Amino acid sequence: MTTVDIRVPATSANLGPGFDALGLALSLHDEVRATLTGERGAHVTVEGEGAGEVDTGEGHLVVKAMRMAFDRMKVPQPEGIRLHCLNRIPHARGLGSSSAAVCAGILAARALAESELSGELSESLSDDDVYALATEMEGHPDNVAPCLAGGLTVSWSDHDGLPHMVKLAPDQRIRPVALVPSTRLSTEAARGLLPKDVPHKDASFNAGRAALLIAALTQRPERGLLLAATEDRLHQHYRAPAMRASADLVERLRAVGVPAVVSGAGPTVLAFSTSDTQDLIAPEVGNDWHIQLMDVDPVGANVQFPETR
Ligand SMILES: Nc1ncnc2c1ncn2[C@@H]1O[C@H](COP(=O)(O)OP(=O)(O)OP(=O)(O)O)[C@@H](O)[C@H]1O
Ligand SMILES: N[C@@H](CCO)C(=O)O
Repeated sequence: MTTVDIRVPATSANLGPGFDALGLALSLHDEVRATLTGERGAHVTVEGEGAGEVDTGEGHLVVKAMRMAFDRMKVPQPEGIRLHCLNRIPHARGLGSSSAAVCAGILAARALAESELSGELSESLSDDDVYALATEMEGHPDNVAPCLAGGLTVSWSDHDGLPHMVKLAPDQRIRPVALVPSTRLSTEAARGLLPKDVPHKDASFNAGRAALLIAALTQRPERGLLLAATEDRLHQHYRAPAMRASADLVERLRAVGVPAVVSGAGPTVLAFSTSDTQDLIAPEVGNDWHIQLMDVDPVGANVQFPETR
């Protein structure tokens, strides 16, 4: 029986103007220990976030991702899968929990197939295949890319629908701060609030801001540039009615000069803290928010066999 350990980071997508394109890996991780067993079916134990809530059998998202990956590798589905999940990423808050679960499942399946089912494995998954399958399951690449690669990522899909990414290193003077509420909003519900079409002037506004954001995050982490670069007209205000407190907090923080955005599909708020803004955040945040000072995870998902630690 082989066991593999997977560690996957939380991620913040969009970063303001980069809807479905920009993402940042954060220093908050879920850990999954996966084992193929002779038992029938999937057996999942969960500690931390989602314990007592998520399915603990075949309907668990990590198990579903593993099954998809075994199918793609054309190996017979293993009879039994045992998982232990230590979850730190809160669910449905805009910190990429589903992307982390999907990436963990695919990476676990690949590692287990290569070590335990190698006799039946004619072709494993490449890193690009892992990225493509995780994006297919998620529906968009912006959380998956930083989850797999770490750092700051720009992701896009080509004309065949295949996702690609460029990984960048944000300037180390920038600290991401997550302001996490106890309320939840599913990505599906938040995407349902977006219009089918947007005005051309809003699209061009966001194109300029997204380009500026890459420059500001990697080379010019000045408060004024970060503030301008994190403006958005494509998603945040359409979704505000579903997360009024988040929209209000973003507005309060920006009014005192802190570059703040809705993290992913919300309702978490992400602030980019620099030496001149770090003391401005806490006074604007009430007791309803958990303030989490983060680092950028420069590495992304990690796979280890316990024996080799
Ligand atoms: N570690 C996990 N184990 C099992 N299911 C999970 C796990 N993480 C997320 N999920 C499932 O995914 C849902 C949350 O996914 P959703 O895409 O709505 O939000 P998110 O990924 O946390 O946020 P965002 O995509 O905005 O960053 C949870 O309600 C749960 O059903
Ligand atoms: N780009 C996605 C990220 C959340 O998964 C959205 O905002 O819907």
